[in-house]
Amino acid sequence: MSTLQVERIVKQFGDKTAVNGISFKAEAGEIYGLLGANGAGKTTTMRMVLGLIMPDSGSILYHGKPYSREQLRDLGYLPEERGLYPKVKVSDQVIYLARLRGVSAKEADRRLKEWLERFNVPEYYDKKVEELSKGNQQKIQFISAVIHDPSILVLDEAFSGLDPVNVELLKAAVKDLRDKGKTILFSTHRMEHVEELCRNITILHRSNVVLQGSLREIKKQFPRERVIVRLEDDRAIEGLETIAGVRSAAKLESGYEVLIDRPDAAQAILDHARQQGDVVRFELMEPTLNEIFIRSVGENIE
Ligand SMILES: Nc1ncnc2c1ncn2[C@@H]1O[C@H](COP(=O)(O)OP(=O)(O)OP(=O)(O)O)[C@@H](O)[C@H]1O
Repeated sequence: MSTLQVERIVKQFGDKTAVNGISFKAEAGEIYGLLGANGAGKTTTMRMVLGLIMPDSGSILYHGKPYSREQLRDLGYLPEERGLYPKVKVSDQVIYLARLRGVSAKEADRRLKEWLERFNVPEYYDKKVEELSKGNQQKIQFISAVIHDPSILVLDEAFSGLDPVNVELLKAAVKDLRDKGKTILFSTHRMEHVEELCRNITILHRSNVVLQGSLREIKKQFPRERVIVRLEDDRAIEGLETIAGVRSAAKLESGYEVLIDRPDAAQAILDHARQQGDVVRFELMEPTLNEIFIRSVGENIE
């Protein structure tokens, strides 16, 4: 049984269909990626999963059961718009939120201190939220989302606005939660985060699913159209563009990047390069998720 099972959910706002019959399943111990350009329907889907708004039709099952008030305690949410009270002390705020979700004050206090240590900010315990930088407020918001140890965690743009060190810190925390068996629904515009974290993904476009499945399988479905080739001492390779099936060739730091539109061109490129020197790198590259996204949606995610 899947931890989270979303079946053909639909949501309209007036004339506007925000989500048009989306289905997916996420299992324990997985980070599930929800991708789409601005306005594709990610946040609306997440808000339905959280029970904040109800689908007009379709169903959502949690551990095989429909939504109930008790379910709330088992859900954690990091919203895209951060929602902490600026004037309230970090400890008062986080412990209050944990108590609402059934954790004793003593236990919440212990967990909060543990998380603050982990994020290298124990001194924030007594600070007001407004005294913290945006990135550090986000750490507190993340702690608020997980303090009650939910089995389903919904992270909307979890790493936006963080510096690279803090991205790594939060990313490691997310991976740990996954390894502890949590189910994590994860939305982002950063494809490299999806490539690193998500096993399965859904790409939404204008309220509909355009691509869905395991990242591995999806990558296999798309042709390999990029070859990287490099000669010893970075020697120039003449005439790559004249090979049949080559669309373009450009010299990059990593070697020549050659775009091809038929598979047999790759071997011809290797033969061609060999005639001009010793080949030290030759790779037929998998498409990046960014390339797949642009092909599926016809526009960039940004
Ligand atoms: N409360 C609402 N009332 C009216 N329209 C809404 C409401 N919430 C969302 N929409 C519309 O539904 C569509 C999907 O919005 P949603 O916020 O789910 O997209 P998103 O994929 O999360 O986008 P982003 O990447 O910009 O956060 C948009 O066209 C949006 O304007």
